Amino acid sequence: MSPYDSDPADRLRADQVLAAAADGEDQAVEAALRPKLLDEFIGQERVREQLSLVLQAARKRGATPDHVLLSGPPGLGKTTLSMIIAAELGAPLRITSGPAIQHAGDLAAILSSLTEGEVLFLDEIHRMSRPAEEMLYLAMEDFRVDVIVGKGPGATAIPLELPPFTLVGATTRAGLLPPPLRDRFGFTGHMEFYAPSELERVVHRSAALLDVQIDPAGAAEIAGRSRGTPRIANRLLRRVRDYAQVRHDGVVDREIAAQALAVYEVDARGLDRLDRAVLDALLRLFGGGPVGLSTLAVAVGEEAETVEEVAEPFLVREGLLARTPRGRIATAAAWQHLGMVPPPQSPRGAVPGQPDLFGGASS
Ligand SMILES: Nc1ncnc2c1ncn2[C@@H]1O[C@H](COP(=O)(O)OP(=O)(O)OP(=O)(O)O)[C@@H](O)[C@H]1O
Ligand SMILES: [Mg+2]
Repeated sequence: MSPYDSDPADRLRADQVLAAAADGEDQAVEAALRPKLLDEFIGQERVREQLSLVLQAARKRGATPDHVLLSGPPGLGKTTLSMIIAAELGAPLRITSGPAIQHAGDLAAILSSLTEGEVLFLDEIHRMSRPAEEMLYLAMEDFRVDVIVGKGPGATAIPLELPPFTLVGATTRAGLLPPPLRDRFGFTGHMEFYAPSELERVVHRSAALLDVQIDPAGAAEIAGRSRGTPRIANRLLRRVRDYAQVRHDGVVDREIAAQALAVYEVDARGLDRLDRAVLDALLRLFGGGPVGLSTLAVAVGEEAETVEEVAEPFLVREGLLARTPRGRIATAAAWQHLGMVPPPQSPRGAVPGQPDLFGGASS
């Protein structure tokens, strides 16, 4: 049973927007494309070096490595890295997720069945319940859980020793983790968006695994539209492959990649439907802002969380949208990208990320 079974609606939403990978085939392909060892893992040089030191040192000491927290936007390789950690240690891997742990008892059951040196991957760790979180503090620090026996006033806590294990937590929202939890990780790896040249390597690697013929210009075209995200690069590659096989002879070059991505509404900058819907609403409905996140989300028919976590990080990074204390505002580049002209009188039209924090009063 998958750890996500208890929360299918949530997974589906994230998948629809980011990966369009709700069907089993896409997920199977994604698994097949995962690098298995640290050396195969492309990019993230800093995290890779730091992690490699942590793992090597632990191996040298013959001890289990410190707990590892991986944080960063979706699709950058957190799950992949957790599997690599277990593989590099030659340790068994147990996978679960915050939303799957509703009760502290669920966590106790998992923890008490761990074997020595096992790697426990806890995805979406920021979404764990409070009591489970507190149980985890103790388990991480003292390798102990208190098992509650009985009910009501007669209940007693029986301490249970755990074998040393390594927790690998993953989160897209490191800021939501309570400090006591964050502090119990010996190492935190912050995943960064990938450079286009790194994504080109991802595309070439995946193309080889999928038996797709692609030239460097074709790979660059896909990489440039992948929003700094390997998962998106892999997904776009598969769609381009479909197009190349159905409409052409299966070989991918720059022209074929560009035509295919136009069919799938991924523009030259990598904005997809959701990104453009957000910008479009911001410009057309709210004159470029400022507008609150929830209002913007309603306008595009999405959850605030989806807009904030899926669309905005990319739009902000591209310099198309700015988050300010008064709300979201469009930058001059956003008007330009959608081929629109900011309203002449509006002081909001062309704000290059310099919000007027104090209401503009200088008198
Ligand atoms: N550094 C990398 N090199 C090659 N492929 C990668 C790399 N990072 C990620 N990928 C590919 O991208 C896909 C998504 O990676 P992964 O599932 O690890 O992301 P994630 O950070 O766990 O995302 P989420 O937050 O949505 O769980 C995987 O199929 C993997 O093949
Ligand atoms: Mg993951």
